[in-house]
Amino acid sequence: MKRREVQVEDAVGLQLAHDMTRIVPGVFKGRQFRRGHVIREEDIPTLLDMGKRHIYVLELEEGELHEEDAAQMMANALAGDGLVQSEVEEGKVVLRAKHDGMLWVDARRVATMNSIEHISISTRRPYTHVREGQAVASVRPIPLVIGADKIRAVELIAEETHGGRSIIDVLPYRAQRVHIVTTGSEIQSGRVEDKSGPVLRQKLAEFGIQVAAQEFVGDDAEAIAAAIVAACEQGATLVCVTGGMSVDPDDRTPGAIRTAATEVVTHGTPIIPGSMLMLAYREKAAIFGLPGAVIHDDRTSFDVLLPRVLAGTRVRKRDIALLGVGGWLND
Ligand SMILES: Nc1nc2c(c(=O)[nH]1)N[C@H]1C(S)=C(S)[C@@H](COP(=O)(O)OP(=O)(O)OC[C@H]3O[C@@H](n4cnc5c(N)ncnc54)[C@H](O)[C@@H]3O)O[C@H]1N2
Ligand code: MOO
Repeated sequence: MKRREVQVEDAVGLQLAHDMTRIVPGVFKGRQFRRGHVIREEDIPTLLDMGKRHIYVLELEEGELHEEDAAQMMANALAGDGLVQSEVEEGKVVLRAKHDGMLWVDARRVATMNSIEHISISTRRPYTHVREGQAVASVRPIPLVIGADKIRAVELIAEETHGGRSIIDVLPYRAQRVHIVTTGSEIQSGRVEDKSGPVLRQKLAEFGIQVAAQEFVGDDAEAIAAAIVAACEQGATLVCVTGGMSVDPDDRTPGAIRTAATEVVTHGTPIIPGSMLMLAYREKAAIFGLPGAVIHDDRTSFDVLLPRVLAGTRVRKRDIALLGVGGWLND
């Protein structure tokens, strides 16, 4: 790269080699001048106010990329169909959700890319719910000019096929039919007013889902299992079984879920609150066993896992194991 520094007072008529940012703490931070802007006499005081005494005149050489082209190439390599790319600004491209859904990130490959010198890929926390238009990630090279080989390395990592999934994407939620099976003889008899229905209805409404049915079944294991099977036969794609998840003699839910399920992913999570949660499947239908904490605490293991289940990604034991680090959700 050939790079010449020119004093701003002598730069009238020259083109800026990159976007220039103005920061007035607490008031403004953003692009003041675009790359390619031809400097005018009246820009000189602004540039001096921005603390810029020189500008670059750039000439790229073979094998070098300007930050804007590099950022654009990175975005093209990483972004899936569920994302909209911003125009490149201040050397970075921001990726926004095209629709509501779950943020998918191939964390291992992003880490490999970020290990390349001067590559910066930043995402929101993976597997979380994101809304249409929300910024979910940004990609940029750190220097103004970067070796094309580094961007090529990013592209090559992205090109390895991994089940056809992109590196960063927003997966839309699948259509769901949700049934609630509420255990507890004290709830069935009316001795204690049900809190699970209202809490789950509200949590699911945030994803645009209306609960299709709720049944009160007491503490009998066979009755709980039969209610889960019946829900699946009525077309439930998700069955939430509440209560009876811990160690008392009346806690029959885990055994009932085992009876009804074709695959038990886990009974127990390394997440607090919500450590007694159970996740299982009956064929394609997901079954949650939800401990008391779900109706007591705002945020539990259920909230962590729900977007994945709604997006239709099959959750494995290993996925749950990874949640322990950072899994203490309380203040
Ligand atoms: N010795 C141990 N004690 C506890 C353990 C443990 O492993 N060892 N686990 C703790 C955890 S973690 C949780 S969470 C709680 C409760 O878990 P359960 O899912 O078994 O909760 P229940 O016994 O069914 O109910 C607790 C409490 O909440 C009331 N309840 C239940 N369902 C409803 C409902 N739908 N609406 C309103 N109220 C409801 C129920 O009447 C009980 O009073 O156990 C810890 N203890
Ligand atoms: O399962 Mo409990 O929900 O950790 O509080």
